[in-house]
Amino acid sequence: MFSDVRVVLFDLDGTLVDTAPDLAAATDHMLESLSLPPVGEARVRTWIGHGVNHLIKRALAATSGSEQEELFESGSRLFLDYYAGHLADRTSPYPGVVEALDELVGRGLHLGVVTNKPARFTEPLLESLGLRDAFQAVVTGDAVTEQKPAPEPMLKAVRLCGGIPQQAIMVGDSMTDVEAARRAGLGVIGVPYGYNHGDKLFWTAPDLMIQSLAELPALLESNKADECG
Ligand SMILES: O=C(O)COP(=O)(O)O
Ligand SMILES: [Mg+2]
Repeated sequence: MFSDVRVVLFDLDGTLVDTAPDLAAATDHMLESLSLPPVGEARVRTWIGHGVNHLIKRALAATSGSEQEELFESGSRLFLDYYAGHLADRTSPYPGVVEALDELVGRGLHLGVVTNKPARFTEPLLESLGLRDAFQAVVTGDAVTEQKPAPEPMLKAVRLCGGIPQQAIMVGDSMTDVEAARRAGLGVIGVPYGYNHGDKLFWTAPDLMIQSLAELPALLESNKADECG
């Protein structure tokens, strides 16, 4: 199915790392500072994947019933300042991630991250978790004109990895990843454990679902074997 793969791109939040605990802490800090009720991690999980501005807006709308620009401005300042100081307090890679990245890098594949998170959070987060060196390209939400589900970030990451879409695949946890990959002409693998928001469509949309990234190296290896045999 995935023959001759040279470039593997990964979504960040919900695919490589479970960022929800720290994003929820930043959200509740913002709400409490504005004398609004906290929303908790379970609800925050349903708002991750479209960038932090989307998350902030959803939390403010849910608790204040308003989408006032003024509230968003003070809210986002509170959120961003807090999150910048607490990026990796309780955030960690999902099981199998570190080993899978090591194995793929060892095989000479070129790896990239494509996230809607801004660079000011993405780069220090990857550094503090010891993951940054695995990636040849890190394309963040603020580095492109149009974020996922647009194809632009995928195409940019493939280019930075020195590859072509026909030899690249995307691994993600949400429909935004599937749509962006399809529109860029990439194969796509889904993981079920992230923030797919109970979206039934997501379960059948990727070319393949895997339970954890631990399955990925063997999958790419066996496809290579199929091709030779
Ligand atoms: O919502 C975000 O901030 C980023 O989400 P992503 O890493 O899944 O693209
Ligand atoms: Mg995601």
